[in-house]
Amino acid sequence: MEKIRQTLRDHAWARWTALGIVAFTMLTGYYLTDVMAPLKGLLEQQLSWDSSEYGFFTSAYGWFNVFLFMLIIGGIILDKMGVRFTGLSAAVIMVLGTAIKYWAVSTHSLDGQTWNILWLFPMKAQVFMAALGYAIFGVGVEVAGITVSKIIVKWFKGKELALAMGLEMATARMGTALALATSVPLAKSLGHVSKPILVCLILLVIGLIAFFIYTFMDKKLDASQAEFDKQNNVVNEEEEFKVSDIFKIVTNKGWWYIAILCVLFYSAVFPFLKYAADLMVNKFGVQESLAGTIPAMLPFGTILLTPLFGNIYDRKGKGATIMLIGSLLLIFVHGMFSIPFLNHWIIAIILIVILGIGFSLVPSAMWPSVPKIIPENQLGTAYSLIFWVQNWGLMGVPALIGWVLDKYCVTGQKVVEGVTVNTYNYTLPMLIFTSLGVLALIFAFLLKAEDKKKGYGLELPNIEK
Ligand SMILES: NCCCC[C@H](N)C(=O)NCC(=O)O
Repeated sequence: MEKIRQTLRDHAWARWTALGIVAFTMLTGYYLTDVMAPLKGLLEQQLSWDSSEYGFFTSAYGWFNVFLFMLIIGGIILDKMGVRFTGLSAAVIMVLGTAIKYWAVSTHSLDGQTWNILWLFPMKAQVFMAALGYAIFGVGVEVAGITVSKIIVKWFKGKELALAMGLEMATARMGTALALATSVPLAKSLGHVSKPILVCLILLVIGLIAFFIYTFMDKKLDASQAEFDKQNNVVNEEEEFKVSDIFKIVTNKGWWYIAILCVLFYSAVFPFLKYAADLMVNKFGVQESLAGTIPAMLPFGTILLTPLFGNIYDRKGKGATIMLIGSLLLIFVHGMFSIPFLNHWIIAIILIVILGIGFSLVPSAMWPSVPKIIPENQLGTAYSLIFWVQNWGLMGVPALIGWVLDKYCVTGQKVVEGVTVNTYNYTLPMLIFTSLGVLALIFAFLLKAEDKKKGYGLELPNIEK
């Protein structure tokens, strides 16, 4: 009998279709993640939120992931239960969290109410409920992220892994770019700051349906792999994941360097994006309705560059070096943003473009490097632990910046559409972001040295000849 020589993943059309579907689900998640970023000013005007409340709400993204270990639990569930169950659950959680957030921002039933959170500190009920919805959504989108990473490894290992991961990130970042570019126009044309969230909610439901369709492809892939193994007498020697494997992951120095580089680097990018529109208004004098468009260039740039750098990593290698260069660019950009007299909007555009290059280099090499350090059966947990470490930064840094702005950076007040709002000096926040970049660079060096010592192959191509 003729042996089966191929599995479903050996058909290019099948693996790229699978990638397209799951990447779309991530796009919808990234859209919601950043949809409020350009609305900081409108939230101040329409709902009277101040910078600390905005920072509190934004930091909620990581609450459950970090304090309730939801991300780590999600990673273990992923390694135990597989990508179909975990991915579908994550997509449902995203929809649920967003529905709560939309209700909180659109309802009048919470007006004027203040609650004591954990019996300790008072918070506007509306801000708290919006944050709660965002925190639930944060669990869904992060677990979806690790699930999709594992799905890509499943289909693309030994093939165009970094290119595929780069394309997935590029698609997801289209969601970020859309959020930054469309949320103010949507809020203004539809008449309320809550309306862009409603648009996201509809998109997230479509993303959930897309993932449901993907599960059928995933089943087919598993069946074709099982048939291939049977016909070719392949014994699957991969061990099942055990909870004790967590110990193996966290005692791996190379894994720690990636995790720390990740938290430092991403904390200087995603939280920066949450304030970038406000920075454009306050430092560069950009009109509020256009302020989101300059930061939106960052994700747009990464859409082209992340797959390009991924392709270079697949074919030529140099993963550790790519991360080093990306960290250097990050320091340069935030350092320049912190210089007070560099305040022409053209400079802002140039810096955002350079940041886009840095933000393409590091992720394009970081995520495909993890399978070189960690075995596939532990990958879900390894990614989730990296995301967990990263979420401390995604949660803590926006709250820190919001607090720093209110405490040290208020320069005065102005009236926008009849409402008085604060004006800010962004030098100190930008110096904080620069310091994160410097620390990231140190860990990129340590990772490169560790790779040389342990021979992980981070500088080698991903495509097997
Ligand atoms: N604005 C989305 C935040 C996603 C964070 C996620 N943990 C992550 O790092 N994803 C990989 C990426 O580069 O987006």
